[in-house]
Amino acid sequence: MTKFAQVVVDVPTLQTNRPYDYAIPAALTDTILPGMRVVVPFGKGGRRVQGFVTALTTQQHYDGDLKAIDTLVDLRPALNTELLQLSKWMADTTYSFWISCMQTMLPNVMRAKYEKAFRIQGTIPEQIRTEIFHNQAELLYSEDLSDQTLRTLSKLQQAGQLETVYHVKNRARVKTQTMVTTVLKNRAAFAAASAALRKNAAKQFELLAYLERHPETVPLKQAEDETKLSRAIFTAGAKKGWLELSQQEVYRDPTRDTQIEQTQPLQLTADQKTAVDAVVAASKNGSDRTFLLEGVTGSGKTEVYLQIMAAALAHGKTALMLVPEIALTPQMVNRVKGRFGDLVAVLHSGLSEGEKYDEWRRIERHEAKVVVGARSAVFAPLENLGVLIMDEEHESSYKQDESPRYHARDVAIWRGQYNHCPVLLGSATPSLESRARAQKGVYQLLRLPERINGQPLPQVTLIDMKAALRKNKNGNFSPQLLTALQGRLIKHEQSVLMLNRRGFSSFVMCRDCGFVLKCPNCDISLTLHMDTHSMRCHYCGHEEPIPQICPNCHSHKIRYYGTGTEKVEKELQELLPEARILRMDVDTTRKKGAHERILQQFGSKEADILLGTQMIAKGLDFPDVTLVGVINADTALGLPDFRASERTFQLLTQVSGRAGRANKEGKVIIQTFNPEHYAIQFAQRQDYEGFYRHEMQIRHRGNYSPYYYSDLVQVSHEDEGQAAKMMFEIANRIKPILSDQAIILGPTPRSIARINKKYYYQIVIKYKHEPRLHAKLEEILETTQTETRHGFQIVIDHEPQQFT
Ligand SMILES: Nc1ncnc2c1ncn2[C@@H]1O[C@H](COP(=O)(O)OP(=O)(O)OP(=O)(O)O)[C@@H](O)[C@H]1O
Ligand SMILES: [Zn+2]
Ligand SMILES: [Zn+2]
Repeated sequence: MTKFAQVVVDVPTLQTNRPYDYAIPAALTDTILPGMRVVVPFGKGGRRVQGFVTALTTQQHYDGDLKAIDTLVDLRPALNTELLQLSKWMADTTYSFWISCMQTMLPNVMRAKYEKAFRIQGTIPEQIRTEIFHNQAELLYSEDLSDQTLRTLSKLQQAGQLETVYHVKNRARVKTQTMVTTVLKNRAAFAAASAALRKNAAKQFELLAYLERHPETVPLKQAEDETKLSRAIFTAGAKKGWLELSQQEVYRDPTRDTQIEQTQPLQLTADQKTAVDAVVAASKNGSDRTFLLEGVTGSGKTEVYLQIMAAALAHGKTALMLVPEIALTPQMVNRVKGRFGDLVAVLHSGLSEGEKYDEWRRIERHEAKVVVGARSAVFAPLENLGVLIMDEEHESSYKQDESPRYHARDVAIWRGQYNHCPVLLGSATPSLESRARAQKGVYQLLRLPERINGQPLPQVTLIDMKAALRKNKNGNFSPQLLTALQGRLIKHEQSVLMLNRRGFSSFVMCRDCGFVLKCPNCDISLTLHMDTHSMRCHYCGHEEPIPQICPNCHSHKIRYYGTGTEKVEKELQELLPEARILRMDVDTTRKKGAHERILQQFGSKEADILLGTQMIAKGLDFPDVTLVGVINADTALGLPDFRASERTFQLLTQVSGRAGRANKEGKVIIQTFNPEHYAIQFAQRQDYEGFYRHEMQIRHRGNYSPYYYSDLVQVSHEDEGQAAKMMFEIANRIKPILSDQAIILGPTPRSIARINKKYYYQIVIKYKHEPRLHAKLEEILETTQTETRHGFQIVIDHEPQQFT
């Protein structure tokens, strides 16, 4: 008999980062299962928190009086056995709280919300009971309560007449619709019902006639529309026993309004077939091998994914496909839905919380067997996985940059091992880490070296902007790029223009005194946002009006610097008045469905030029695009990050790949201030293998990834001296356990030292093999965490993606 449950509570601190024992009330013993969410009392003062049952036991580990579980939140486990195990592994490897890992796996609406209330305990003055508590036993805390009321309540609480209680609220709502089912079964029953009516009850006769024509269950809404009868008539019919009204669950379908054409598998090329066969064989054999598919842009990687997933389904398995958020275009979703129809569930940030919850439940109930989604979709509760696919595997957005700092690639590989199925990583420009693993045989390399259309990769021309700028002072467009754009307009072909926004901002500067408007909380300049007409801090969200005069010298010559897409669009429109331009950036895609609409307009040739940020670089497949222009190739090259070259190369290669994908030849023009830089040179030749070999030498010399692992330890505090001191102490605790092969960089202030009023200091530990490091870092995390009371915060990030 199970009597006790181990519960990890929703209190993310180190002290509580372990399961607590709870007694199981007799009423729940038959239903409770690991992975279910429960509400339990925790700590003092009637506080109620949500928690996850991690195990059931017959023995009590803690001796003392056990508290009992209040209620079950779920009727079936929210986390299945696999995900429960995965959450534990994640917590251990990412230096994060177990509870945070479990919550990360679930749709947002399933996260608990807490309500605070005052409950009457003793006798309170009659006036307060009637006027404040409205004769109820409890009063919900709200911000609307006046200060005076709060003071009164606080006094009563101190006198022991009130207590504060917490309620756990479940926000997950199932959407339902009312259904009409005819109860009358045959002619005779209808005749009897009619006979009992008064002659002038016209509407009731109409209802009977409708019910007789519709023996099936129909939505009430539909029945109302078809009969034009009011709801009251249906309710009356229910009272008379003619029909039954019931609630039926409905899904919020994010793609309800789009018609998706069914597609058939294409005849594979020889290279595609080799790739498909290798992964399908592994899937059938239950092998958990990881494959790396290195296929040039336009080589037909998506078709490879689709056919591998189809094979998994044919064997009664399920399939998961991850795509970076920005590449999760309607185009990609439609391709997968076009092949697998209703078996597909889609998970991405564009969905409402309700839609995500519904998609999640469709997966959980085995109604969806294929999942396409962005990073967190790696936790989709698919069972019996036959393959996991990760498209654009080099994308840094697969690593979550807040706790839990997991990399979706590592999670996918873990799930592959658990499910005994292969993992396929695909990219035209694989990360150096993955490519190096393929070199060593840890992953199996599969290649698609040629484009599907048999055409060569587009020809790339570099334009030296140093020279161009000498001729034309302020312009963003070189004469070559402009001429090429004009040429496409004449031929009615399309162009894609990319403005590289990484490492780049539009800030306001005074032309008289050089004053730059900075965030009052952080150390960085505020960014101009034309859509909201304000200056905003990208780190802390601080917002203020655009200054009209310089706060420093009162000059009126305070202007913004740098190039936003909006400004480029204006300039381009002046240069090419007849061109129809679509702009795609964070500002124009903020509204739901806007992204989709812009791409659809471009696809149906309602525009000649698609101008956008990085978000246009990936996955787009438009046959009439014959020109790709990159306005500024090198803004990211100067970032203090050893991956700057890799990121630049990847971005340029990806965006170049948008040109000439069908039967027309493509051309690419890249404007750069560093035409000799090797990343730009290799991108010009779209020579991934060449770049890989060159960059590996540089990484080798600098002791960087993939030759070395790195762990970042960062401490923050409001007082700069305290932050630095703590960082030095930590470094000194780590040093003794490291071998002489390991390297510690720092302590140094972060490149942006102050963010949101806090100072950041960090060290980076670079190492090949340090068996004692992990435990040491866990220990440091634990001991430092108790210092949070004194305003310290610590972050440990294994293999950070950003070093700034
Ligand atoms: N075997 C095939 N026969 C005919 N057409 C194909 C075949 N495989 C793929 N295609 C078509 O080739 C085009 C390019 O394929 P896809 O978009 O999958 O390339 P990709 O490798 O994913 O490129 P990128 O990395 O640039 O996104 C698509 O329009 C696709 O429908
Ligand atoms: Zn700020
Ligand atoms: Zn000034």
